[in-house]
Amino acid sequence: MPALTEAIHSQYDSLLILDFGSQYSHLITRRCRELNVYCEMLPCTQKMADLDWTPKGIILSGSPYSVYDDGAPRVDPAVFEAGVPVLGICYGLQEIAWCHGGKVDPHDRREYGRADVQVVRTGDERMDRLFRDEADSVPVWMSHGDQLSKCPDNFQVIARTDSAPFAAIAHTSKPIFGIQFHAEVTHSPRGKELFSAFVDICGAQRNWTMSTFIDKEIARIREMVGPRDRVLGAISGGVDSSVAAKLMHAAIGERFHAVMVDNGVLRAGEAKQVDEMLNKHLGVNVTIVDASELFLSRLEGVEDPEKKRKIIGNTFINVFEEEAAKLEAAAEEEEAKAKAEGKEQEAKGKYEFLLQGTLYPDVIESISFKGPSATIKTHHNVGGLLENMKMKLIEPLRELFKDEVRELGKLLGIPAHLVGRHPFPGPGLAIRILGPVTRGQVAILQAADAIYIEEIRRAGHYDKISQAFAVLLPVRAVGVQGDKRTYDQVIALRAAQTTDFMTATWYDFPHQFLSHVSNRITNEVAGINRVVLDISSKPPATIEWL
Ligand SMILES: Nc1ncnc2c1ncn2[C@@H]1O[C@H](COP(=O)(O)OP(=O)(O)OP(=O)(O)O)[C@@H](O)[C@H]1O
Ligand SMILES: O=c1[nH]c(=O)c2[nH+]cn([C@@H]3O[C@H](COP(=O)(O)O)[C@@H](O)[C@H]3O)c2[nH]1
Ligand SMILES: NC(=O)CC[C@H](N)C(=O)O
Ligand SMILES: [Mg+2]
Repeated sequence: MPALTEAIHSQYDSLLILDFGSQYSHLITRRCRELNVYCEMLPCTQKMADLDWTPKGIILSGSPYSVYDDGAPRVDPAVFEAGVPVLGICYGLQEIAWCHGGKVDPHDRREYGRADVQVVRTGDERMDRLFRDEADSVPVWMSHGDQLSKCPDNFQVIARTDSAPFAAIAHTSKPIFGIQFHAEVTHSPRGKELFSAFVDICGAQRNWTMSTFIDKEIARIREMVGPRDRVLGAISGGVDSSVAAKLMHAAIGERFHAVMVDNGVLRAGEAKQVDEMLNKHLGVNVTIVDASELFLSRLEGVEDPEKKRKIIGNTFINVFEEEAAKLEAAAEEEEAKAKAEGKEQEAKGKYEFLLQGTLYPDVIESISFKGPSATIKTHHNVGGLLENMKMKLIEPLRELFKDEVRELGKLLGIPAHLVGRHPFPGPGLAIRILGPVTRGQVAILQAADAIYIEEIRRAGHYDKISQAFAVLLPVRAVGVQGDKRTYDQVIALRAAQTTDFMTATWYDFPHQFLSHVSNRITNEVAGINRVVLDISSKPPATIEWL
């Protein structure tokens, strides 16, 4: 049995996904995890020799590149010598062919959208097993402009379409497969079965569940923190940090102390609510620190969204370090007092660690995988961290998706209304106020947002929406209120529906509801004379406006 501090990929049979920059890469990770197989995505530049774990199989993603481009991303040839099954998807298939002497060319009939592939049975079980559960025709989703014009030696066709004769190929003796279509998107309705067949080809055990994760993670945290050190928790009252806090509390009990920072850009009444919630529902020690003056002064005049995130990320760490020092000083004082009274008291450990509720998408979106995939936003808790911070980070949820965290929360006994809360970003209203952040702007947005969310709850929409909020736009528009001309600001209403927050659609409210909310906001919030509705999906938009 491996040591318990080992990373997750050493504790579970795991697959490796090499990301060549496709917008769908993270979906491959999700599809495998839904089959209870743990997997991790790494940049395509990953060298097998530098990997400190052994995947049970490797999947090569799609890519915006063409394999014949100068500077196209290349797979480490050792991938094909690792002795584990390999599946190439779209660009991945083309790269497999390219590396094995096949030919790839731009095609005059590009395929975007739905297609039916015809399965070709070779009669050799080793090659046919990828499509073992499929009928002769499989509906799939295509998105490619290039295609194979020559099959590499030692490979055979296992599926074709009218316009792509090499829609899937398999090596004649090694477990190497390539598919031209995107089995990872939900528009490929048989995707799950295909990944399931590949998981079996890899011989991977399907034991990645949140209930096994809890025990292993608690043991891992204990091992990491040791018998004496203490952990400070960066807790927002959001789902992620509440689940992380509950896990930490289960692991080290009273040696964990949560800190919630009022950064001046929280929603109306948030700090008070969180205080009650953490004390009452989670039984965790918590300190609420009002640092709003510090945050707002540092944000003064800043408009650039990435700068806002960085300032907030850095300032959070400054505040946490200061709090840790205060708690340590208080403990020392208490010990000195006990000693003076002749009582024996063991000295408390230092706050060596900082707990954050960072999730996998925060990491994926913040870090630019060298080469193809570009940074979208620097999440304040990943790319916005203070360099040379003193405390070491503990992020138990760093490999998990939101729906996995919610399941974990339920298993840990966190009440449903907490687990079901819409996410609220750490940089808060600062990334919903377009333009400079001032106390006045914060107050306007807080008031509009509170009305919007109150009405959403009242009308029973809350649990059907993944995330809803108001945005304060940096424009002024003319209005007429009480026969007087106004020249005021505009609120945009956003409501997104998504499972993983990586792609999203907008929620379709009844007109009646929208007109009621619009009325209330313009009547009740001074400074607003217009309300607009955001009807953009992600992509091309993102969920937040900044
Ligand atoms: N006001 C805050 N005080 C202390 N820590 C915070 C605060 N806001 C965010 N954080 C830290 O930053 C992390 C990332 O924030 P994020 O909003 O993504 O997660 P969350 O607030 O825990 O959950 P949710 O996504 O449901 O809002 C949090 O898990 C927490 O560790
Ligand atoms: O804690 C956070 N710090 C950030 O800097 C940050 N930026 C975006 N988000 C949240 O991430 C999810 C996806 O948002 P986007 O589509 O806007 O990237 C949504 O849930 C956003 O609210 C953040 N959360
Ligand atoms: N989605 C993809 O992986 C596309 C691969 C390559 N750029 C093509 O157009 O064929
Ligand atoms: Mg949050």
